[in-house]
Amino acid sequence: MATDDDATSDRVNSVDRVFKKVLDAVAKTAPEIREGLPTRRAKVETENPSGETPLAADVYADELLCERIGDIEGVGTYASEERPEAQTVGSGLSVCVDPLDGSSNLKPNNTMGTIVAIYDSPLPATGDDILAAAYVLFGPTMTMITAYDDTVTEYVIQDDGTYQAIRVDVTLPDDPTVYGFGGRVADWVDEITEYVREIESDPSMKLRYGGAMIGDVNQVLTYGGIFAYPTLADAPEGKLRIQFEGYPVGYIVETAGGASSDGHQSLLAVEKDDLHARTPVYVGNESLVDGVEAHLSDDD
Ligand SMILES: O=P(O)(O)OC[C@H]1O[C@](O)(COP(=O)(O)O)[C@@H](O)[C@@H]1O
Ligand SMILES: [Mg+2]
Ligand SMILES: [Mg+2]
Repeated sequence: MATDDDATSDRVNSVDRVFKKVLDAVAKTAPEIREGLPTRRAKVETENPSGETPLAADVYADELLCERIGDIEGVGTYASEERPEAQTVGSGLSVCVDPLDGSSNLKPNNTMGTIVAIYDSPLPATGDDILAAAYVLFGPTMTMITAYDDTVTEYVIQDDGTYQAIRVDVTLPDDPTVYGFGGRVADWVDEITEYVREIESDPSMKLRYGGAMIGDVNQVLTYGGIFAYPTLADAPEGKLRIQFEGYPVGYIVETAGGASSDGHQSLLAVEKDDLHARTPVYVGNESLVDGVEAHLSDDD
């Protein structure tokens, strides 16, 4: 007779399988996305749901990933930054994708990435629903960071889409050295300006801001520090989207022993009822993220 334990173990096996298949699909697609970039640097004619005009490369990456991830048994829904609605592709878990993060870096040939989050719920999901997250970084090498089952792992992706672990149990270094805050400095609220001035008065801290969240987050995972796309005076919710960017990076950085915040609480505690909702994002070493919350609590 089947027991509750059997059902739990079947469930874990099926989540494991979907996670592995999603990673395989993302790694397999990454070299194709990269190869397609040089000829897809122009803007398309239609706006995305965030009111931005994507590049042909954003749309190309989204189409490839939708096709590949949508084909995986056990994936029920595919959603991306570039599509107004979530797509039903089968039955099972929901996968949210930022097909190209930092695509304004394409023209100047700088870092970009692909971000993926797997949720055990219909969309929009909450931070409690996240089962796994990953990102690919298109840097001098193609790497993939995954967070699953309390572990962060870094892989290198080869040109044929195979991938090998190069760092297991990735954790944030204890002594942070890098910081990067997005948005125009003139648009920062006073509390953020004060805090950034404080951080930069520490002689061990260096500015690292590259214009692709995922590249900047990878610096934080590697060297320790803080990345933020903060609340802005004219855009209190900042720029980044919770389902596609906020939850996955919050989950990855927290799994690596760091902290995440929207300025007041963990990113994973944020609840929004719109698929494309934005949130301020602060991720990094706990002491630095706590500093953001302490400064912002002054104005409550
Ligand atoms: O150009 P800005 O305003 O500094 O914004 C940069 C931020 O916007 C983003 O590019 C938004 O992501 P997309 O490129 O996926 O839209 C982040 O990666 C980055 O941190
Ligand atoms: Mg993005
Ligand atoms: Mg994007």
